[in-house]
Formats: sequence, C-alpha cells, structure tokens
Amino acid sequence: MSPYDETTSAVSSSADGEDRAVEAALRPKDLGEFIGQERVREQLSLVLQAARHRAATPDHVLLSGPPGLGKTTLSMIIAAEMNAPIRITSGPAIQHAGDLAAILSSLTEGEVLFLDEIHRMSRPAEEMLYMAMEDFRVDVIVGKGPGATAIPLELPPFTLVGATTRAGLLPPPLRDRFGFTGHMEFYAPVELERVIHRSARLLDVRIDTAGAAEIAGRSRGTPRIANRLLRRVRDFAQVRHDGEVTREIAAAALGVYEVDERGLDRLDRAVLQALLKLFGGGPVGLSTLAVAVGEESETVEEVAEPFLVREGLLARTPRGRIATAAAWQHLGLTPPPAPPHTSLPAQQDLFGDAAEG
Ligand SMILES: Nc1ncnc2c1ncn2[C@@H]1O[C@H](COP(=O)(O)OP(=O)(O)OP(=O)(O)O)[C@@H](O)[C@H]1O
Repeated sequence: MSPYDETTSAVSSSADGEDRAVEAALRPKDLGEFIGQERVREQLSLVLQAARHRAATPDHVLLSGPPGLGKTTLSMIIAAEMNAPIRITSGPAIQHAGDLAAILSSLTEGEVLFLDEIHRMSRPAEEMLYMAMEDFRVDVIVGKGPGATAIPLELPPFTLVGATTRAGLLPPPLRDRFGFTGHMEFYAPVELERVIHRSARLLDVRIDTAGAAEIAGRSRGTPRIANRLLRRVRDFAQVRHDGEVTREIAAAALGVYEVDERGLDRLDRAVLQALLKLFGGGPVGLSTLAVAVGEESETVEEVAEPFLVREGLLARTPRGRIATAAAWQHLGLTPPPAPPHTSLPAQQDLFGDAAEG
C-alpha cells in the first residue's frame, strides 16, 4: 500500500466525502453563475438557446478535461437551463449492457443523462449506447445462445452528457455521436479568486482580496481545490484568529497543510527533492525515483507528475525524469555545473554545420 493517501492531501483534485456534501451547496446553478471557461460557456449557451427555440432536446454533449474543473456542475446546469430532470451515473458503474438498458429505458422525455468517466464503460454497453444516442432505440437481448432474441425498445429523446478526463481514449464512433464537445481548461488565478469570493459568501466566511489571491495561487487552476483550501483556511482562521481570512492567515494556514505558494504538496516536493538532491536533477527512471520517495511508481506518475510537468518543474524524457532550471529555483538549490559533453562549445560544434548550411 502506498503511504501517500490522496484523500488526506489538501490539493488532491478528486472529491472526498466531505467535498461532495459541500460541493453540492457551492455549485453554480446556471450558466450566468458559472465562472470562467468563456468559450465552452458561450458555445453551450448557443446550443441550449437554439434547442429551447426549437422546443427540442439539445444534442448530446461531451465535456473533457481534468478532474474538478466543473464537468458535473455544467451537466446539472444543462438540465436546469432546459428545465429537465437529470440522472447521474458513471462508466465504471455500467459493467453490463443490461445496466445501461435499465437506465435508458427508464428515462423520461428530455431528461439529461450524465455519464461521468464515460471512457471506462464496458464495450457491450458502449455499443448499446451508439444506437441509443443516434436512433433513440436499444435492442434488449432476451435469452442466451441460438434462442436469444433482440427486442427493440423505443426511447424518448434525451440528452447524454458524457464527461471524460481522457477524450483521446474514446473510440471515434462514440466521440462522433456527440453534437458538441466542450474542452475544459485549467482556470486562471483571477477566475479562481472569483470562485473563492463566491464560495466564501455562500459559506459565510469573511475574506479580503489578498487572502483570496493567496488561496487562488495555490489551487492548481482547479475550482475543487480552491474550495477545499478555502475550507481549510476558514478552519484555521476561526480556531486561531477572529475568523477573517487575510493573506497572512491564508499563507499560515496552508503552511500547516503543507501546500506551498505554488500549490505543491508534500509528495510533489518529495519527488522534486529526491530528483535534485539524490540524482543531481536526473535523468532517473520512474521506478528508481518512486523507491527514493517510498511510493508506488503509479502514485508518482499519476498523482505528482502531471502537475509538476504542467508547472514546468519536471520533464519526462526517453532517458528518464529530469528536473528543469525552475525546479532548482523553486526549492532554493543550486544546480551542479553542466557536465563537459553538454557545455556550450560542444553544442556549438554539434549544431555548427546545420547553422552554417
Ligand atoms: N466555473 C465554476 N464556477 C464556480 N464553481 C465551480 C466552477 N467549476 C467548478 N466549480 C466548483 O468546483 C467543484 C467541483 O466541480 P465539479 O464536481 O463539477 O467538477 P468535475 O469536473 O465534475 O470533477 P470530477 O470529474 O472529478 O467529478 C464544485 O463544488 C463546483 O461548485
């Protein structure tokens, strides 16, 4: 078992039990309240307005992007804007085509079906979904072997909202059946400040501009993390101070939770430290690096690395992981002098011909 428990990290972008309860209270209810993602918001708004204008059910929508950026929230907004009910399920929950048939056959006209992690659905269910999306029909197979018969079942028009963190993993026939795909981007710090001010208002927390900016800067471009950090800072402000959140209080609180000013947590820093101090900045193989920090390779690869790569602190190369100049700077360490074969004159020699030619 890995000693790193993602759910105890304040910057984990997956939702824990407490998150889910508070998230429900903090979710924007309509497109006007939804902060950022201007392009997706405008495109989606057109799709929904047009459908309302035609009194029709909107096209199926695919939302792609990393966890915690608002895909579930947007699916609920789609239902609210269409004044339609919503059914929520996820790919891993649909292991058999029959599971999907049961859900589809109980949908009402215009209902929104939100299918989270759609890339993790089983193959037979996926194939049933093709027909349901295109023709609003499924074939329910009754019996087994040569005696099996397919009973066609008409479905009412519905809108499928699929969410995926990996749009590239969706088979093209599935991807092509969505009328609109929205790519969710990480949020800019100013947008996260707005998310934090809005959540603080709803949670009845007093926070000043600098306090919100401090939290936003450590939130990894992700509203879910911003909301979670706000709650940890609120605890600290209430227990140790008078409840108001300022820059100093936010910084002190997040120091307690080991979230640094760039949003790195304990594991991120351990990986960087090992890379710099034990391996001189790399290159080093993933498994060696993982052993050095006492973690599973998957934890390092899936939990720490995506953010470190995005921040330009670590690079994955065919020879192994290497630290960038920004990593040395972030940890306040001095890189060792470059070995002779990478020194400038050698590189000039190497590229001399091409440059002249
Ligand atoms: N644009 C936004 N404005 C305000 N709050 C937001 C916004 N996007 C997300 N949030 C908040 O962030 C939290 C996480 O959002 P949500 O659950 O929709 O993310 P998600 O992309 O579906 O994540 P996952 O894929 O992990 O389920 C919610 O509490 C929601 O209120």
